[in-house]
Amino acid sequence: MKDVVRIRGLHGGYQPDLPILKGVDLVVGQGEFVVLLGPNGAGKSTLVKTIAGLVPVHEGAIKLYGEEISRLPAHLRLRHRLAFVPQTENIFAQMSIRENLQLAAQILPKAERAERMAAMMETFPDLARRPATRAGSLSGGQRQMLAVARAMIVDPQVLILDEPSAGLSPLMVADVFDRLRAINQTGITILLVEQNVRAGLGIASRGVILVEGRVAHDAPSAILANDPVVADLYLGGHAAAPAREGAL
Ligand SMILES: Nc1ncnc2c1ncn2[C@@H]1O[C@H](COP(=O)(O)OP(=O)(O)OP(=O)(O)O)[C@@H](O)[C@H]1O
Repeated sequence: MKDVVRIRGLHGGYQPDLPILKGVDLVVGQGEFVVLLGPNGAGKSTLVKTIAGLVPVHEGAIKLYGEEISRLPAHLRLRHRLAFVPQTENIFAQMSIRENLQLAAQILPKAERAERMAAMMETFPDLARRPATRAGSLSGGQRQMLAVARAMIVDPQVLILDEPSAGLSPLMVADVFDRLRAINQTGITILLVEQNVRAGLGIASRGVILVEGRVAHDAPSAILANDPVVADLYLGGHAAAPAREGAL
């Protein structure tokens, strides 16, 4: 599998003398769906913001398709290759759905805008049904869909999302996750930060658990979900019981 993101010995944080990431190693392959888990304050948001270019790197490397990007400004990383949906709501409440998308499309060459707008309307049919609706009047789930659509307008190869489920009802989370699954099935690589361990392992094929600024566990979701150590630490001790030999 081709590497999309390759992070080696990454140290970083908001201030030079206060590292939050303390030697992160992580490789994400083409088409993977990886969930980033871990306790509060572990550095999950900081890691994805660092990949997106919003938090400085102190030491180490971040490669995107083999190219070192850790010193590139955010707008050069985000264009075309990497889309980032931050935790803070990334829409303009007073504007319509269409206007929100049109504004996001400004980053593209004029000739590409109409085609990408049409592609987003196809990917997000709920938004396409009412393009004139004010974004602020949408449900939390729909607003999150719009934030994802805005990020995806650049036709990215990698989509990184910082807790898109925050503040959503379980039904809305299921809707957003369904959409993410469909996006991943088109070949787009996804790195998702998620608080809810079970939900995260339920949607992603691989889980990476960050603890105190380092990767503590990195394994297929099915293995993490059934690992008694992980269960004790992060799932309240509720791993599926190991299969016993001879059990019916
Ligand atoms: N803008 C900021 N300036 C300075 N420190 C920050 C900033 N944002 C976060 N931090 C600190 O960085 C550390 C890691 O925070 P981060 O938000 O990355 O963790 P997290 O794993 O995403 O946690 P949570 O699940 O609670 O969102 C925390 O100690 C936090 O206080």
